[in-house]
Formats: sequence, structure tokens, C-alpha cells
Amino acid sequence: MKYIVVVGAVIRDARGDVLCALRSDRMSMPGLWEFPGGKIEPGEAPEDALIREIREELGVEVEVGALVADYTHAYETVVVRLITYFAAIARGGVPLAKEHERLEWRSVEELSALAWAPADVPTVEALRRGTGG
Ligand SMILES: Nc1nc2c([nH]c(=O)n2[C@H]2C[C@H](O)[C@@H](COP(=O)(O)OP(=O)(O)OP(=O)(O)O)O2)c(=O)[nH]1
Repeated sequence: MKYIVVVGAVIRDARGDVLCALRSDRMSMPGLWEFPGGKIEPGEAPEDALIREIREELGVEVEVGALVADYTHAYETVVVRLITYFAAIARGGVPLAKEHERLEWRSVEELSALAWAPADVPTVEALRRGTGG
């Protein structure tokens, strides 16, 4: 089975709302919500992978903060280890959906109402519990 290590960003605005990204028809698992990010390349540090992926997907620079969750989920054809970190957008940048269907800011209480990629559920739970970071 293919095994990949993926990093995801938990980006919050001044109110504490969380940036949620909807996977598009051009991606696997279309219609599910995720934390923006992607696969770590060989030899790449997780924080550097997250900075690179967020630049590609959202067009903003981020500073990577504390770990939120580290969870491995076995999908039918791939095993994904998803490591999520808090991340702060630098220099007042505005995130744009360059690859996703759309982006939405949701309060922590509202997160559970979205259909998340299964690997993301522990991150959502950690945010609801107020742990991580
Ligand atoms: N970026 C991101 N990927 C996630 C999350 N949760 C989750 O299961 N994944 C999965 C989806 C993909 O299989 C993989 C991320 O790979 P990727 O973003 O580099 O995308 P990819 O090139 O493999 O191609 P694709 O899956 O988008 O079609 O991890 C998440 O919160 N963020």
C-alpha cells in the first residue's frame, strides 16, 4: 500500500475562525473539506513543506507554529499520515483558492458540520477540545 506523509495548516483569523478548504473535482476525494497543505517531499522538513504548499495553494506566506495533531488514516488505496500545525499568514496576505473549489472561514464550533476528509477528523476534535498549540 502506498504511504504518504502530508502536512496541513490550521490558519485562524483575528476572531479565531479557521480556514477550511474544499477539495475540487480535479483532486481526489472531491467535495470533502481539508486543511490546505500537501505531501512532504524527500528530505524536506515538515515546516518547509507546509510553507511551500501554502504558497502554491493559497498564494500567501505563512509562519508555522505548534503541532495540532498527528494522525494516520488508511484509505482504500493509500495510507495518509496527516500532521497539522497552526500557521499564521504573514504580512497581511489574503488567501485565494488557487487549487481548491473554495475556501471558507468557520468558527471552531461550526467545523464539525462540514464533511472532512477522514484523516482530518482528529485535528477538528483537537481544535474543539482547545488542545494542540
Ligand atoms: N492537503 C491535504 N491533504 C489531505 C488532507 N487530509 C487528507 O486525507 N489528505 C490527503 C489527500 C491526498 O491524498 C493527500 C495530499 O496529497 P496532495 O495534496 O499532495 O495531492 P496529490 O498530489 O496526492 O493529489 P490529489 O490527492 O490532490 O489528487 O493527503 C488535508 O487535510 N490536507
